[in-house]
Amino acid sequence: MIRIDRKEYLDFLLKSKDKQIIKVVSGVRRCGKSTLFEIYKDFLLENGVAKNQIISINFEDMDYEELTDYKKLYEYIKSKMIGDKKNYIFLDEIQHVDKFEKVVDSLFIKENTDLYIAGSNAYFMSSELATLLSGRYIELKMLPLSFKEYYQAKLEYEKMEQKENRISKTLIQYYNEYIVNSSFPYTLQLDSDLKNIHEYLSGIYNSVLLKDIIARLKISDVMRLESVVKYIFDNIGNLTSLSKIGNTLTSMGRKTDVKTIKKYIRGLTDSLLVHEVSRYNIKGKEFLSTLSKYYVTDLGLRQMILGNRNIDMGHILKNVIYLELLRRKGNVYVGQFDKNEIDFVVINSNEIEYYQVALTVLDENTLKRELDAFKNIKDNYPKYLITLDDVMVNTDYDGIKVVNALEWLLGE
Ligand SMILES: Nc1ncnc2c1ncn2[C@@H]1O[C@H](COP(=O)(O)OP(=O)(O)OP(=O)(O)O)[C@@H](O)[C@H]1O
Repeated sequence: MIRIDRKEYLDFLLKSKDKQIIKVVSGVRRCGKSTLFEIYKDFLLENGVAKNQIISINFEDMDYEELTDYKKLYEYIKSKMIGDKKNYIFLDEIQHVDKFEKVVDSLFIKENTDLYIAGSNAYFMSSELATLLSGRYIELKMLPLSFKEYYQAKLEYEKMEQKENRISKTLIQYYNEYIVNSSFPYTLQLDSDLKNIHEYLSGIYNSVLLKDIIARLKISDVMRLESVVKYIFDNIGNLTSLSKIGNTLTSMGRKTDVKTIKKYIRGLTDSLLVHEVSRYNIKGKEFLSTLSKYYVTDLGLRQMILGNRNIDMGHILKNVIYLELLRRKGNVYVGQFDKNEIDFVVINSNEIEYYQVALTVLDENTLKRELDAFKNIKDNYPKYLITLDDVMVNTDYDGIKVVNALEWLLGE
């Protein structure tokens, strides 16, 4: 089995190593949080940290079941700590420990600890917890594999298997595979066998739905929740109003009010299966609270739920670009300038970047339409038009740079 090194995430942990701050790793189930901890621990061991300086507990492991009592947990950790050196403490799936923040708080104030905690988002980084830990943590929001990670790992797998008569694939073929298969790391071992991949994805989907959403929000009408999931999956990249979802469900014979839709969507976004992207008024420089767009964490899962009937390559490309912007920059919004919409605006401190995404702009009218989206924005911040075309790329139209999506995805 190949271990994908998740370099960006590893760098994030390394940068904050030994700093007096709690490292929190959150992310959808099975995106690779525990494996990242394993990779990081190996790095520590290879770089002068002794084995007894590492205390590691995974609360989904039966061996540690007793330690889900927070007092016992604290006593256990204290008994393992060594006095004269740094103790690297890893608490994985910590949401299983009731009142775990008390333990985290007590360990945090000790000078010889470096604390790492991970959990699936739904329970774990609830707003109450974020408040409890406020000012004392940094969060790494992990996602499944990016296209670059997928592509590089896939090349390695194929090299390792040394398949005879292997037909070398083009980059676009890998991309097409990436958006249909899955970005969950384990699925790479399933050799693009869609039946097996869907079986694996069903397991993730069911446990997120049942454990993270239905149980937590005490939802009794599972079919209604699944209808909302389908609606959101079907409408990635479309401006979506809660009342429209409600009306659609009601017209299907499932009378549903806006409050219920709001609760279900909150469940979906908390579990990180779905991301909500709100709008930013570029002209008025204000964030808008109505009409958001939604994108999914894993396109393979979307494909499994919707079936083949809904291959919408333009919106799928926007979804891939959105996730990559989230990875690289954080703070991604849908831009609005009067009636014009910009697919993505990235806002960090006072730095802004604008992105428009289109499958192809080879047709003159399409190119004009896409460029026109920028026409009212008179500032000098970077503006990009990302497309799958491989001609015309790196052309500059009045400050708007046309970029090839795959080249961009494989870049830094
Ligand atoms: N970096 C990686 N390289 C190769 N395979 C990986 C990597 N990360 C994860 N995997 C595969 O995906 C599976 C799930 O990963 P992992 O248990 O680390 O996820 P997780 O986010 O901790 O999941 P959960 O929240 O459900 O506990 C692993 O068993 C492994 O097969």
